[in-house]
Amino acid sequence: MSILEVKSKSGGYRVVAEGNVLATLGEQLSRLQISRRTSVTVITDETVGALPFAKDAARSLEAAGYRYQILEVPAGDHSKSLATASTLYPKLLAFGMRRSDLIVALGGGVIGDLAGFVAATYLRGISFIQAPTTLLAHDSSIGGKVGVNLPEGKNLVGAFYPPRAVLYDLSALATLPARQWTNGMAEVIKHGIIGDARLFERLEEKPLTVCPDAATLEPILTAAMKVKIDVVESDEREANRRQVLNVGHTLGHAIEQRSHYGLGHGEAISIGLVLEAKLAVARGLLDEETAVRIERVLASHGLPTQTPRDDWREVAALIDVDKKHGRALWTFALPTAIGDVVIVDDVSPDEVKAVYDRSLEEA
Ligand SMILES: O=C(O)C(=O)C[C@@H](O)[C@H](O)[C@H](O)COP(=O)(O)O
Ligand SMILES: [Zn+2]
Repeated sequence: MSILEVKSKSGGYRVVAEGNVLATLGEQLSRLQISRRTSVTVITDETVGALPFAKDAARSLEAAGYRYQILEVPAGDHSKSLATASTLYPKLLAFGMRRSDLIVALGGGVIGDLAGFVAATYLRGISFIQAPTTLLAHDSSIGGKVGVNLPEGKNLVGAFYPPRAVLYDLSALATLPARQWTNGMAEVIKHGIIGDARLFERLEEKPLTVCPDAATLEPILTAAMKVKIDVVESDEREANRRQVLNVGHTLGHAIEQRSHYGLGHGEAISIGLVLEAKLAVARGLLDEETAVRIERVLASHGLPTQTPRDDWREVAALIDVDKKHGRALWTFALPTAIGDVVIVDDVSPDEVKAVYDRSLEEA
């Protein structure tokens, strides 16, 4: 078990990463001094809701004496929308949820972002707990970014709204379908590139292509979460340094959206990381050999690295709405070494197009 603290302007919160933590959800809430008079709405998806650990969580809330309801939304990225959020608000009202009550986001990144967004906006904000069940969510559950997608782009409506706690059930990771595991590894690798060369090297030496035993998993996951925590603590609202967490995402988000979410988030970020490493090489920020290492470690985890054939103008139109950009040129988080990423805010669309076109020729 590992317990990490995240300092936040809202007072901070704990990340408790432990096997079977959901089976003690009721006790965990009491430990967080959440009164038994609090009504709890668990928001999950239809896939996670049917799994044994979701049932265990419900039993534990019941046994601890909390009044609760479980709301399920369809599984998948399409649920991360204003349309889905607006189906949830009336159900919170109907259950009598007040400002002093609690939402539990039980699931992967989509559920964490959606349920967190609903918590941030319902009655102008009620507490919520992140209960991540995927590897990808080691990233999205920490740092307080919540939100939904618009047809025009990813995460365009949202808030910085830190959770009251993150209760991470590591046993859930062993049940993940192979593709979901692989998707999550893209963000673990990203955290190595941003701030932990040792973590990156460990993954180069021995790729984690399936969920390992707890003794192997915990230090790797903890290392990745520590990189994330260190960055968000230094710049909670993404005034500048937090943008490094977006490495791979400027191109990755556009590619993910152009695939109509046929590519998973981590798969799109993998392609984005390869392209952005090439952009860093083209700008003289990164040596070629390190870019090759990044591509190799992603591929060795079964992640895609080839740029999908697409109309550049469509991709560029999506890159254009990225929140990091100023008015004229594009902003990218680019690697300069394994363990170091910098922000550059003077990238011209033509420069990116050249890298994009070259990678299509190489394919
Ligand atoms: O927490 C952050 O900050 C991140 O950038 C983490 C990303 O992995 C995550 O996908 C995030 O949702 C992207 O945020 P956005 O601000 O680019 O929408
Ligand atoms: Zn991401």
